[in-house]
Amino acid sequence: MLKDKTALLLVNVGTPNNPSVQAVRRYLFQFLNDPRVIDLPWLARKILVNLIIVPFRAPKSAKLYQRLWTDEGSPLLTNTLRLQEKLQKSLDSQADVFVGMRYQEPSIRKAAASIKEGGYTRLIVLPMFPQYASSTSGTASQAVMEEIGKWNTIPHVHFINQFYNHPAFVDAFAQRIAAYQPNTYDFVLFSYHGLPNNHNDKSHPGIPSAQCECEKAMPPHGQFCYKAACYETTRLLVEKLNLQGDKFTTAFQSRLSNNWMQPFTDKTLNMLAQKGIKRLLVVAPSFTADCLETTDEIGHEYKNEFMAAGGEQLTLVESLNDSDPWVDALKQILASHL
Ligand SMILES: C=CC1=C(C)c2cc3[nH]c(cc4nc(cc5[nH]c(cc1n2)c(C)c5CCC(=O)O)C(CCC(=O)O)=C4C)c(C)c3C=C
Ligand SMILES: [Fe+2]
Ligand SMILES: [Fe+2]
Repeated sequence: MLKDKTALLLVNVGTPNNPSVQAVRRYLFQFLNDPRVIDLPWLARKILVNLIIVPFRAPKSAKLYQRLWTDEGSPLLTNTLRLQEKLQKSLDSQADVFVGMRYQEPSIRKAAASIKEGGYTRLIVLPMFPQYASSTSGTASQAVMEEIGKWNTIPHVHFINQFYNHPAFVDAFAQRIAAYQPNTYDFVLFSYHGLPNNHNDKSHPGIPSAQCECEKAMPPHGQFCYKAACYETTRLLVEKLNLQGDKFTTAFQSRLSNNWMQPFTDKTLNMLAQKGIKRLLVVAPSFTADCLETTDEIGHEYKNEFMAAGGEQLTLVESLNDSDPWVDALKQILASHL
């Protein structure tokens, strides 16, 4: 009996190589020129991204990255590499674990080259996004397909394109939140990375997001609706944590324009402070590793806004990062593919 040799490829967004304006410009240029991220016709995208967004955004984002950067580098990358190491030890000879970032380094291209070189018979691709979006899991999977599509021998390939409702993911995140004793806070805010509204509309053609009503329950067409998956993630987590209905809400952060998914996290924070909420716990379950959007946007920017609006304490729940429960959960998510 021939033995399979399995490679596991963990994919995430990626981060600049260093926090200089030049490196951030390079990163944003690659990121925002991805047609799955800015889905405009070619010329419109080039004009908007290269002449407007990147030149104005790069110096501002570089300042944020400089505040975030540690001696080891960008948290998104260091957290992912630590997870790779721990998962590799735990999986032992079941699979060899590789990391490929969609933008910048270590690139999907280099990871794919190592996998090709290793002569693996099976490849499991795991974009590290709990809820599917074309601009995250979709583009990650496409980039991997473009690489392996050039190979003479294409191995057995499995894409795990979302896991928001996998009991092991829900358990691991709920454990993380439970450690903060959420019932001792006035309110819990579940904040997800937002998307432009038209991106979500495309996930169920013929049913505009406005009619989707996925805030209330998972609709039958909601399999790949990012918004539906986010609301369902909140429902699964609050059920595990036994949170009362008037003690939590869901909102969307990191918008690039007002035409993104609502309610917006910053507006929600202000509204909560005005209603007299003093101690707020914030959970970010669309991320599996801490990064600019959690540590800085929530833990710094939104925290300051909440305090200025009358809040007294905003605590951000640490992401799954390389925690032991997350390593165990990943093994369960992978189990049927190994
Ligand atoms: C968690 C899922 C994510 C979705 C969905 C997503 C969509 C999305 N993002 C942008 C634009 C930017 N995102 C940026 C950073 C960033 N985004 C995610 C995750 C999702 N993005 C992560 C994990 C990160 C962090 C990277 C890090 O280095 O720590 C940035 C760069 C930073 C900045 O300038 O704000 C941009 C730009 C769009 C347009 C989009 C959907 C269309
Ligand atoms: Fe993003
Ligand atoms: Fe929907």
